[in-house]
Amino acid sequence: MIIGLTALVIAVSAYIYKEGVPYDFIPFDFFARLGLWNARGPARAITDGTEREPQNAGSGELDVISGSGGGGAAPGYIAGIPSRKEKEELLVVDDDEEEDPTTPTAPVKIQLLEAFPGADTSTNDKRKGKGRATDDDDDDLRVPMFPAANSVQRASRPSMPPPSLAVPGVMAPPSLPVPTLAAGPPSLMAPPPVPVRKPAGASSAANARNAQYSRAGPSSSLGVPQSSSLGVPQSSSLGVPAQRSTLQLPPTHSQPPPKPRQKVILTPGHSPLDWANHQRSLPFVPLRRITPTELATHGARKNASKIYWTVLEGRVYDITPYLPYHPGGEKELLRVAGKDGTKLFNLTHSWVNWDNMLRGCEVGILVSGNEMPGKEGGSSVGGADGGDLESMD
Ligand code: HEM
Repeated sequence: MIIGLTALVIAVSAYIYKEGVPYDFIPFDFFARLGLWNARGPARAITDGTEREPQNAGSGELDVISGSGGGGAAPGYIAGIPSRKEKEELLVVDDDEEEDPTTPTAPVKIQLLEAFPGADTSTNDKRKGKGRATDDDDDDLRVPMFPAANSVQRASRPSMPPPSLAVPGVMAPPSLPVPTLAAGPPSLMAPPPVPVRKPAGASSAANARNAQYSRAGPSSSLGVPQSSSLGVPQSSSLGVPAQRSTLQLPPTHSQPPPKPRQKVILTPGHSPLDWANHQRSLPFVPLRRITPTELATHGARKNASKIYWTVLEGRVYDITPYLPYHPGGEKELLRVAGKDGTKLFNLTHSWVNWDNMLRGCEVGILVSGNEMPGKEGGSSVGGADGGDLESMD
C-alpha cells in the first residue's frame, strides 16, 4: 500500500515536472472557484462566459473560465496562466541571436511577458542573466513602443514624436506630416505643362502683344524667388521651364491685362465723403432745357466763365464743383466738358453711380437746337435765360 502510494506520488511528480501543472484537472478548477488557487489574488469566476467585472480589468488578476461557458476554452482553463510548455515556447530565445533592443523582437518578448504576468521566467532569466525578474514589473502596464524608441525606423523620422507613455492604453494622435520646405528631396508633384498656344497664321502684331503681356522671365510677378524653396526641381522632366516659378500664373493671352489705376492723390478735404457732404450744401437750381450750342459754351477751351458742363444720358450737369473731388483728376474730367460724356464715362468707370453723385449739380436736360429757337446763348449755372422746365411744361 505504502509502496503503491509512493509510486503514485512519484509518478504524479514526474508528470508535473515533465508536463507542467494540469490545470484542467478537476480539483484545480474547484480550488480556482474557491479563490484558493490564484496566487496573485482572488480569482474571478466567470460562470457564463460573458460577464466580466470591469473594475478589476487590467489589474493583473486572472480570469477563470468555467467549463460550461468557456467559449471554446478548455474546461477549467485559467485564462492568463500558461502551462510550462507554453511558457517555454513563448520564451525560447535563440542564443545565437544577439539581443538587440532596437529590433522588433525585443518588444515582442516584452509583450509576451506582459500577456502572461504569472509566467515564471526564472529559467530564462538565469540563462540570459537579464529580463523580467522582479514583481514590480507586473504592475507596469505600459504599452511597449513599436518600433523601439531608438530604432532605425524612428531615427529616420525625426519629426514624429514618440508616443506618450504616461497614460497606458491611450494611443498618441498621429502626427501631421509637416512639409519640409527648405531641405530634403523634392516630394511635390511637378505642375502640368503650360499649354502653348500658337495659332497658325498669327500676325506679328499679335505675337508682339503676347510677348508684351507675357511676364515669363527671371522676375516673378508674385514675388516668388526663382530658386523655389518648395523643393520643386528646377528642371522638370515634364517640360516646365526651369526659370518659371510654380506659383506664377500661366499666361492666358486671351485678354489684355487691365489698365493700371490712374487715381490721383486728392487734396485734403476732397475725399468722396467730403464730396457727399459738399453736394448737400449746393444751392437748388431749377432745371432748364439746354441746347447743344449752349452746352458747347461750357467746354474746356475758350470758356471765360470757367463753368464746365457735361451731359450724361441726356441730363446736363455742372461738373465745376466736382473737379477737385474727382479721383481720376481734373484733367480727365475736363475731357467731357461742353459735350456728351456718357460714352467716355462708361468706358472709364461704368460702375460709378453718377446719378447719385451729381444730383446736386444737375442744371437741366439736353434738347435739340430746334426745340428752343432763339434761346441759345451763354448762361451760367441757374441762369434764367434758358428754358425753364417747370415754366415751359
Ligand atoms: C462726369 C462725371 C464723373 C464722375 C462723377 C466721376 C467719378 C469718378 C469716381 C467716383 C471715381 C473713383 C472710381 C473708383 O474708385 O472706382 C473716378 C475715377 C476715375 N475717373 Fe471719373 N468720373 C467722372 C468722369 C470721368 C471722365 C469723363 C473721365 C475720363 C475721361 C474720368 C476718368 C476717371 C479715371 C481715370 C478714374 C480713375 C480710375 C481708377 O483708376 O480707379 N472720369 N471717377
